[in-house]
Amino acid sequence: MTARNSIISMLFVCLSCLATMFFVEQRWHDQVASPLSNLVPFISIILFVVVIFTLALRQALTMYVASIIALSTIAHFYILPYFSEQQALANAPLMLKLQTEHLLMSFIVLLPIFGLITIPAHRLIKSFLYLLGSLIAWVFFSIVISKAEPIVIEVSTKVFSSIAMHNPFETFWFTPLEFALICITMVAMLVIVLGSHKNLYLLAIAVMAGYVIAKPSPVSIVLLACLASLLCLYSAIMNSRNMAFNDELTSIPARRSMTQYADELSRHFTVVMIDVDHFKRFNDKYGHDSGDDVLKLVASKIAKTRNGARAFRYGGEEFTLVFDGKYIDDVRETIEDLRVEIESYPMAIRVQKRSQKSASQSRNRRQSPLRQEIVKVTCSFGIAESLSGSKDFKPTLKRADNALYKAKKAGRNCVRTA
Ligand SMILES: Nc1nc2c(ncn2[C@@H]2O[C@H](COP(=O)(O)OP(=O)(O)OP(=O)(O)O)[C@@H](O)[C@H]2O)c(=O)[nH]1
Repeated sequence: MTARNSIISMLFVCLSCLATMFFVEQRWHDQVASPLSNLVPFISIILFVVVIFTLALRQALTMYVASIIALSTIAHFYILPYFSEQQALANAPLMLKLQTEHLLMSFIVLLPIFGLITIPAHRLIKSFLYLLGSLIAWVFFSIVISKAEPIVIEVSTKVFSSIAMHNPFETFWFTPLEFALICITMVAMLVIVLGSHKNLYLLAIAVMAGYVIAKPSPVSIVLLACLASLLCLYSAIMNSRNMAFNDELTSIPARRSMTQYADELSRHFTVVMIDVDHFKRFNDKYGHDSGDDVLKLVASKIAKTRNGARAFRYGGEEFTLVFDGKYIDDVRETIEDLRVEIESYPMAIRVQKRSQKSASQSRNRRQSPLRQEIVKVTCSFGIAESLSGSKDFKPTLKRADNALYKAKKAGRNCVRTA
């Protein structure tokens, strides 16, 4: 999935989650207590399943999201009412008014920070630290908000009246302090989104949590728990699916995806095997990291092939293109264009500057500076089309591989057919 696609789909998820929450909130607001309270055990089971799933799938951040939502639900329905009752019975002034909204707020403020920092620890320890951080922040926010909020409200009222304006916070969903915290969170979230689109679903959960802070009620908390659990589960499944089906280095589909795609092909298809020329020599000269950069660049060029092509990393420095419903003659020109495009593209790679004088310096490569170098890379191509009436993929792939061997023998940087 491209960054643009995932941003669009996450916006869709955000909006539809908010719309659902808004709709249910409006419809069920008067009958909240009984029907939705009955859902709590059900939600706890969902959350439990999510935590188990995420544990199995090794994602500390998803596990943290699931546990904090589970905790808020439990706190909202069981712990906080119990404490309020006890304190009311004891006739004691509430020393610290812990609220579910504050727990959720600590969660949405810390979420982007956790997304940005890397803790070199086991995922279990990591998610425990995330959880601990949120709980400390919960108490902290509760103190800050209960102490500072009246002052901030007073100041904002004075400021607006001094400039003869109506104080918008009087009718706004959020108080000024909450609004400031949510703005900070959103900026940090944007940093995450711009840095990596992989954690976008967390943004959707944070937006929903924002809604719950604005309109805390059993309905919105139950909905947040349900929707966030489903999103966490979905993201965990998608991530593990991506890990299995996409190549980690080049981000294009891996060989496993090709095997799956082979089952969906029609009777006529064409397979192209592609191999980077003299790649071992390249690795030896510029280092493995620069070799990886080249593979990424070549993969990005191959992935852009038009004419209905599907690109896969076959393994190592080999790639495969599959054209469903096409014959060799339909794709010959496309492949020749791709060969020329790769050959003529000046690839900028980061190369470690190695000192020729000092052997000890060259051994310590981490300290030597990086410089950019423009390199030319070429690839060899072998094309084969399916034999008439045969849907079998493997023999066609084998013939494409034989054609690739012919291209290598013919001097590389050329296209040969089976
Ligand atoms: N950097 C990097 N190198 C890889 C990767 N996978 C395989 N290689 C290297 O790719 C090289 C492949 O070399 P060969 O199969 O001998 O072929 P070649 O040097 O490309 O030569 P020809 O195919 O004959 O043109 C090996 O040195 C592998 O170590 C990878 O993911 N990253």
